[in-house]
Amino acid sequence: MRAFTFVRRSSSLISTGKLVETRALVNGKFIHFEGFPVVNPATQGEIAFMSNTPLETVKSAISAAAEAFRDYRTVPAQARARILENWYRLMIEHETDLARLVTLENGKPLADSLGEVRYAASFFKWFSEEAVRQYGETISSATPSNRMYTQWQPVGPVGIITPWNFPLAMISRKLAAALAAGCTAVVKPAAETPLSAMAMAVLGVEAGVPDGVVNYTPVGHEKTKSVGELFCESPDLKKVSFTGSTNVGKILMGQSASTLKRISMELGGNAPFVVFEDADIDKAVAGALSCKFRSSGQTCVCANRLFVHDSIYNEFLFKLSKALDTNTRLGPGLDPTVTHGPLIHGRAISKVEQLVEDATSKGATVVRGGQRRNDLGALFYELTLLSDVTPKMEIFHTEAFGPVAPIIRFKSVDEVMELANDTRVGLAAYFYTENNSKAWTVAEKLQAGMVGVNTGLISEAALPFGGVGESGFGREGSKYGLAEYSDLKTVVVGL
Ligand SMILES: NC(=O)c1ccc[n+]([C@@H]2O[C@H](COP(=O)([O-])OP(=O)(O)OC[C@H]3O[C@@H](n4cnc5c(N)ncnc54)[C@H](O)[C@@H]3O)[C@@H](O)[C@H]2O)c1
Ligand SMILES: O=CCCC(=O)O
Repeated sequence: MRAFTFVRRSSSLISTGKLVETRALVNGKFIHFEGFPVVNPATQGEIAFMSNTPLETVKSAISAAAEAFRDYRTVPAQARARILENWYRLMIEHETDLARLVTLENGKPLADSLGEVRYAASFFKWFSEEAVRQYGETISSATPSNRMYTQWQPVGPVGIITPWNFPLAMISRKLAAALAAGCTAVVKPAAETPLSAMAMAVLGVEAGVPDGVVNYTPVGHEKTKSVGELFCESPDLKKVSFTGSTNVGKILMGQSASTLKRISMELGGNAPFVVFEDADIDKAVAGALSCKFRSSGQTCVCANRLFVHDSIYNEFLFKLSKALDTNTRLGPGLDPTVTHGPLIHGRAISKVEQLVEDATSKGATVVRGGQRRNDLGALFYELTLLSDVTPKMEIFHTEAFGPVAPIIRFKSVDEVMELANDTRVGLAAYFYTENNSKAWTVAEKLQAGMVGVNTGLISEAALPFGGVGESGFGREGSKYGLAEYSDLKTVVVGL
């Protein structure tokens, strides 16, 4: 029996009912369980009940992935590539429906959701091309009668845990690489956004993913901790790949010690965005708008602290405020005129509110926004600019994950480098300058996994995505992504 859902009935929203899947996928079969509610953050209305997979079934999914790995690891890379290419094509074919599902459960505006669908699909395309380009080497041996060569082999079945902020792309960035390398997988999507994940699962089956190769086990919040333990402690899963907060990443890393599991961690950020006095200010304003406020500030690579040189501070602030007034509209993401949607849940909006209160109590000034917009719904917060922010304020050290730009004044390169690097989570960093030699040296000095120079948007499938320090380890996407799901084996042949 399928759960009765609002989205399924609403044919004007989703053109094909087949993408609304509320069941778990285990060993090629969709299975219904008692559900947990999925909520539209714009209205707080329930839009579906998603099967809450029992832990015993999650264990079965792990066993199915382990069983399927025996055959899937021997499937030629060219055949794996064809499945990934099919999956890419199907996602693009269904991009409008997928985008609507993302907007319904995540809240981001339709244009952003469409961008996410294409971004997510691009990882299937990218890794369909990478799958066939994993080369080994021959190595000279010191022993005259020996010959050595290396080959890449799939790590094995992988557990994948992802957040709600990119409900499709954070899964596909891992899954496409895993499948290309010859691994099988069990995916636990975020409890806030399982509908998009399951829609992608439906298309995976249609693309030709063999039974058991990819399993999806959505669970409600109360079971996430137990699934994390199961994944980390299972001897059948050979790797856990996690995207989410640094706190949860640390928990999973601790749990993985018992099986010495391979792990990839894509964790939180606290990105500096530096505007030097020799920057093209208009370009920097446009970059700040997209980099800070994309998805209402809910991306891990969003600018979290804006450092602006003293000599252009007022001009930058004035222009950014004007750009926000002119170019943005807050509201429900399904309205095509809306540019910025709600926050994901009550905890997220309370955190933003508390950070703004703390900053203003310590001397920051609200230049724009600074309030909830209850007239739009309980989770809407104005796009906010805070001036005169200092390192004494909590917002300087905390990933806000919301639509608040704290703006900090600086006077010299040395001073701003010290401030920018004053964080343990080095995921992304950005700066604007028209001075070529400054561009080279600052890019080298910033302690981050990814640096944008004169751009606030860096993400694409070809980018080696990942951070340094407590932002995690491992690189996703790019030519390095496949190695995260592969073991390097060396064969020594005696003549
Ligand atoms: N570096 C990256 O690529 C990247 C990408 C997106 C988001 N993020 C980070 O994710 C965070 C926002 O997402 P969030 O609030 O959903 O993060 P979160 O860590 O709370 O949740 C992420 C996932 O982990 C699960 N989870 C939560 N507690 C768990 C536990 N004890 N054991 C096992 N699983 C558990 C959740 O259900 C969800 O699926 C931000 O810090 C953001 O920077 C990082
Ligand atoms: O939120 C983190 C991922 C964002 C991205 O891949 O651009």
